[in-house]
Amino acid sequence: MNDVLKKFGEIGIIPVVVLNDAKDAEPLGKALIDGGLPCAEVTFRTEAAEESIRIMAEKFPELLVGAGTVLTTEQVDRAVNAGAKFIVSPGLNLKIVQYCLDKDIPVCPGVVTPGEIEKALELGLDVVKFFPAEPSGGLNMIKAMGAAYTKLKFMPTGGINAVNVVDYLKCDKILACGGSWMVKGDMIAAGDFDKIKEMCLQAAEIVKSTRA
Ligand SMILES: O=C(O)C(=O)C[C@H](O)[C@H](O)COP(=O)(O)O
Repeated sequence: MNDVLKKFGEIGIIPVVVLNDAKDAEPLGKALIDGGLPCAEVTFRTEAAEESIRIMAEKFPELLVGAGTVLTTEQVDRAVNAGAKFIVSPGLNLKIVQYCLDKDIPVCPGVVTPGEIEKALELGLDVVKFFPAEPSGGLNMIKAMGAAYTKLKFMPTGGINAVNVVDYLKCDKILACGGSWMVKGDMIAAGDFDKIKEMCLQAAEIVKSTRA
């Protein structure tokens, strides 16, 4: 497994962040580090994503910063040029995955079906996102579907929270979980980075308790 993806496994919970204003990137990066979740999947849902990645990557070398919601190879280039260390996509876009693999960029595309998983395996991936996790059957679906693919690890994202994350993290099919509950838009909008740090600390504790 790629080193960046191994790091996902160590961190355990990957904060999925939506930033409307790049001015929030620095305080958010600090809150994530101080909160013990030194990682950010900055989604390309907003115009501020690229600049936010640049700021976080420059200010915090210890923060694992990547791009989420990547839908085009042009966004892959923009993200990586800004300092993104990984690419996450909601779906299995073969063009994006191959583009990343050709350039040795760690990539984690979303899947929900065995057919998509087998395409991902054919491309040589050993980790996939399972998105949207809860509406697609959650942990039961991962256990049932994942049984057939013994070496594949999943990063479920979508509908995961501080309660249901516990069972996900206990399952050996799960490398890490993605989620936004500790970096909610309203907390960012209010500039409440102390709250974000506190929520991250709680999440990091959950990771520790499930790995003990
Ligand atoms: O757009 C993408 O590529 C995404 O990754 C979507 C996010 O993963 C989910 O929206 C996070 O899910 P929540 O934790 O339920 O907020």
